Amino acid sequence: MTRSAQTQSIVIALDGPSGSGKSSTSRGVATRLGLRYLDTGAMFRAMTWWMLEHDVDVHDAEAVAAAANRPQIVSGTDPSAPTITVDGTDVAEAIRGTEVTGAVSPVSAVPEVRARLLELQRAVIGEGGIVVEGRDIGSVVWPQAELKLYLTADAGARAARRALEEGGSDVAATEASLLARDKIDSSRTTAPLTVPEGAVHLDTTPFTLDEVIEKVVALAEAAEGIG
Ligand SMILES: Nc1ncnc2c1ncn2[C@@H]1O[C@H](COP(=O)(O)OP(=O)(O)O)[C@@H](O)[C@H]1O
Ligand SMILES: Nc1ccn([C@H]2C[C@H](O)[C@@H](COP(=O)(O)OP(=O)(O)O)O2)c(=O)n1
Repeated sequence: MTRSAQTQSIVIALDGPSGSGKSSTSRGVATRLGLRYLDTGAMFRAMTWWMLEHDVDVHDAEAVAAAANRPQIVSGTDPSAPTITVDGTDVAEAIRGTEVTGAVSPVSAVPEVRARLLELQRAVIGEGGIVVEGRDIGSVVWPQAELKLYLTADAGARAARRALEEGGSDVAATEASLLARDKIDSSRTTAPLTVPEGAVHLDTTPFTLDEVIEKVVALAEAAEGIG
């Protein structure tokens, strides 16, 4: 098989808690290897944005389940310019707001939401050639991925990174918010955040983003015999 054919079919699955570096690492790795990129968290955020827009009570699992098939969510997969639309509206910015962040974990725990997005995620992955990040990629969405990674970092480091990204938000409040989300994401019954079988566990606390990207690229090259 040629180098490009191998690279084009690989699926790299990155899972882990908030702020561990999944999005930035995935985008960097996809860019380096010429792969597509899918942010599944953005899809759960888009679903949550739609629920809030349509006055669905996000803590009422039955109401959320009943509406889960209604939003039309479309994800772009260019790592240099990821896009996401809901019913044709660009929500890339709106889904990062505190309202969506505060509501996304309960919405993500609803099995009907997960089933709907699982179908969309598998359709986007298709023939592969993609880096996919989330909470259940290596365990549920694509367990057959050629390379699976579980990224972590100390809670303090994750909160400091996220607060910096948000333009100097309060680090203690950011840490409390992400730990609350991690707790719900890890304890739900359907597809909880977990270390997937066969995943390489990478603690990113002591490394710069570039160092983490370098490590993942090396693992991908070793997995596929490319490079
Ligand atoms: N290894 C790292 N060292 C320092 N900062 C990092 C590292 N990895 C990511 N970051 C920064 O931390 C923030 C959160 O990273 P992100 O990729 O969004 O995490 P996640 O997708 O896991 O929530 C971003 O501002 C990103 O640039
Ligand atoms: N595969 C996934 C991806 C995200 N989720 C849920 C749980 C997460 O708290 C939210 C938001 O995910 P996102 O990756 O955007 O979160 P952070 O960027 O890490 O703050 O979506 C999920 O349940 N399964």
